[in-house]
Amino acid sequence: MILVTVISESGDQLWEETVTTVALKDVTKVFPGGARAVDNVNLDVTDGEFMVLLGPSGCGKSTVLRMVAGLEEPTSGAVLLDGELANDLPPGERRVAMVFQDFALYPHMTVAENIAFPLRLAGIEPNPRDERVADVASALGIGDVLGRRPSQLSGGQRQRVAMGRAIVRRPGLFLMDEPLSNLDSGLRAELRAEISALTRQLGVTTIYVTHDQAEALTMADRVAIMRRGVLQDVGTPTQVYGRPATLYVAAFLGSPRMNLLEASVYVHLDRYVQLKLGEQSLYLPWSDIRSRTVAHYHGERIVVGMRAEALTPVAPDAPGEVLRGRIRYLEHHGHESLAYLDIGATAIVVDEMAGPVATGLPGERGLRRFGQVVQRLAGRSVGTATVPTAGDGGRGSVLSDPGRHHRRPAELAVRLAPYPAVAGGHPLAVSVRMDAVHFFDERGDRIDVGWR
Ligand SMILES: Nc1ncnc2c1ncn2[C@@H]1O[C@H](COP(=O)(O)OP(=O)(O)OP(=O)(O)O)[C@@H](O)[C@H]1O
Repeated sequence: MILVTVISESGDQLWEETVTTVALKDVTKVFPGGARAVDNVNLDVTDGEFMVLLGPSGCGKSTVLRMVAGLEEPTSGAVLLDGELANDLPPGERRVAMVFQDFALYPHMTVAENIAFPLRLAGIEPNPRDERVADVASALGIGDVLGRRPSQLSGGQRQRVAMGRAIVRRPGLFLMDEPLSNLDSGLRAELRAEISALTRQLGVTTIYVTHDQAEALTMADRVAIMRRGVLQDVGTPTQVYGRPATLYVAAFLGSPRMNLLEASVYVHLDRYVQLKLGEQSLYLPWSDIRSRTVAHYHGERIVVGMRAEALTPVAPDAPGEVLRGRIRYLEHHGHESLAYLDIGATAIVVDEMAGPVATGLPGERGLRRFGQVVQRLAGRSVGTATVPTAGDGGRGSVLSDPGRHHRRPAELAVRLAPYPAVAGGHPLAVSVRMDAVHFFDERGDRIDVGWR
């Protein structure tokens, strides 16, 4: 760890600054009783980076944070701070500050005393201590409440005091576990902007845990998305939103949620690849070399993902890739309305999102490799190829595991102008921007066709 000692004008040692990077190498945590809270996680956090750990309740984010803080020991794997193994380093020697959702302020101390507490513990003299407390309080906009006790503060002010107490010693690493979840939504938005600005201004490496995707996407330099202890995807907000690595990430991020439809793939050699969604189809032209990637899945079911922004209402006879349906219901959001369209297709519903439980797929699926398809089609005239299916021996896959996903009639979310002059039952056609379509295989992994 690189330590930089900062000396105040009066010559007293005030605090030490550190350059802090964090690396998790194959980190697993199994709790006594067998709960595998964290499963083989690899993650690098660079110096000064704001990394957000995002996922639903119970996915293991807090456990990752606690292992970085030294409050939990990994069952296996390594936690590295500034490149040095820290598994056995006590929390007090990690130069880490933590902020929790419940603030944990000392009720009998004033705001100034709460913020000053870590400096007192470190033996800093009263003068530089008060100076530093005043600086931090004014940076956080709580300079005028320094004499009050926590019970005399609003929730937002209390959280600012907790932040102040954490940053007052300039930690090398800032760990925050849902720090805003007890606040109302207006205050949350305000404070998340403040936290972002403050951590960037200080240049302190931060790991921030939340289940709130709006927080994650607005605050993070990079987001790490977890599900059931497993890291699903890591990237900038633009990357994880624009190119989700897995079906789970695609389903988790975005509002409205991405439309995820089950599609059967049929190759029409030299013409197009047909994606059959119920009774309707989308077509990828054969002339585009990228359609060949999807052609590998001939005879199989895949998942086609379309965000509402990839769908534009059009006239029913519009050219191009068009899906037609009837509006099932409308949802008004002031600046826009969402139409949920029944297109006679099947939606794939991921994990915790409510809906009927699926029946599994039959234990059969199409041949996997396009090469095999080509062999079988060689010499035949072009047409829809029905390729014999091969038994998969009951091998688990995302699409056939009812515990992970289920199906229900698709309700395609489409954006409309606010308060459109249509109602439920109204027919609607939407054109699909094919270059904004995502594809996922039966395991839930992204099929990368090279678009975007
Ligand atoms: N001390 C413990 N003993 C046993 N199991 C634990 C312990 N701490 C956490 N777990 C389990 O490990 C899993 C991950 O918990 P963790 O708190 O890391 O999740 P989380 O994503 O932070 O969720 P939340 O947002 O609800 O805090 C959960 O199934 C939880 O029940």
